[in-house]
Amino acid sequence: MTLVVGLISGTSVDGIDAALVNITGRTEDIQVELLAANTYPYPTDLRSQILAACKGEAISIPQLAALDDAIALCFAQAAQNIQAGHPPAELIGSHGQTVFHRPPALGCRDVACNVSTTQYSLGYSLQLGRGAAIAQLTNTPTVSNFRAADIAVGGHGAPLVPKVDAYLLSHLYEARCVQNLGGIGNVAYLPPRSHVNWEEKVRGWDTGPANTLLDLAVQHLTDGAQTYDRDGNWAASGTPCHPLVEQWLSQDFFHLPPPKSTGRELFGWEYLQQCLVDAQSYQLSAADLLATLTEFTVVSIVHSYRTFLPQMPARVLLCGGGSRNLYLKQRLQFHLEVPVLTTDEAGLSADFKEAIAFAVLAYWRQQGIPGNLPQVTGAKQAVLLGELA
Ligand SMILES: Nc1ncnc2c1ncn2[C@@H]1O[C@H](COP(=O)(O)OP(=O)(O)OP(=O)(O)O)[C@@H](O)[C@H]1O
Ligand SMILES: CC(=O)N[C@H]1[C@@H]2OC[C@@H](O2)[C@@H](O)[C@@H]1O[C@H](C)C(=O)O
Repeated sequence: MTLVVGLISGTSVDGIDAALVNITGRTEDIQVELLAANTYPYPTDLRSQILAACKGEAISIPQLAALDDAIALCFAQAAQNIQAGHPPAELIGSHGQTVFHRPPALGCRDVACNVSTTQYSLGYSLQLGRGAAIAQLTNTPTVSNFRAADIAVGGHGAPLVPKVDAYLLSHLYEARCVQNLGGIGNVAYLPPRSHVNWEEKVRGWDTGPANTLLDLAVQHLTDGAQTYDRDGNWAASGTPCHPLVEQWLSQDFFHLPPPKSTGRELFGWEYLQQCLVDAQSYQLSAADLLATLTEFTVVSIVHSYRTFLPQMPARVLLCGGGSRNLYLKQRLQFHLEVPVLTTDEAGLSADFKEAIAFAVLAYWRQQGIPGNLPQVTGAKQAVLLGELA
């Protein structure tokens, strides 16, 4: 039995999700018991600095170092707070804060490691909050920088959670999709465990925006007074503009076959500016705009299932903050025609699944078990993920 802390702040940049878990077993027999979980919001000023960096605003190297330090400190505090009242954890898995993500160039797998290639084509993904600093501040071995090793072998470095989903959420007889609705959406397709070589048939990719555009639109519409559309109530009072959803869906990203990953670099502030211009040409109200952006998230997910999955799942399990958006959930249910539940209903916290996953990935690193799925990330091979400090 190993006591592990998992930490992540995702693309919504709303705060650090921390989970304290007890882990036993290895892969097929892994068991995870959640002992404590909490979200620790970033100080407002730090959140603004992170969002500015994500937006691509210029930042000097000393400013970058200070940002890295401030994030590491917040992560270390979160690790300490979540352990209060429990025996000390043996290990921390810290994803850190993504501030930049660049997928590899198309066809990268064949050329990435060829030094004679003039154009370097590997991906690049930067997570701030140094693991070495967290290890020192907490006096606990810490695994961090999880995406680099997969990227070095030609992968996207994302999504990494599907292997954890496979062992914690797959079913003996039922094909399932686990759909994360964070800032960005991603899916893990889990074939029935009774199928021969079922692990090799697991699939996963980033589906596109989940809440990023919605959150940015709400902030724009309320002059920053609100940061998200609670329960989707505002969007529910509008009507989706279907021609606009179709227009947005024609973008290349949605037609690219997996492996694929994305981030705020594509579905961020600039993207929303174009959405606002398009919405004006259809004279959409604020509520209609939010309904249309919600429908865009929903249709992009359903379109990717119909296009890229070997078969439609019998059930979809939602996780991430968007699983609390009742309107989004209702629209997904309408389009999918199979039960749409949350991972809570399968025994795994929908709010803290990503934090739990990075505890498991750190544990696998310590046990010498690769954490990536090459068929998901596009990596040439399965590799150990993360650096241990
Ligand atoms: N009650 C709610 N109603 C509607 N939306 C909600 C609710 N609670 C959370 N959200 C949405 O969920 C978002 C946060 O989700 P989450 O914490 O899963 O994202 P993340 O982990 O930062 O992103 P990613 O998974 O892309 O890394 C919020 O920004 C908000 O848009
Ligand atoms: C670069 C990066 O931080 N990507 C995140 C982001 O948030 C959701 C989606 O895009 C996913 O691919 C990934 O996170 C999860 C934790 C993953 O790697 O599985």
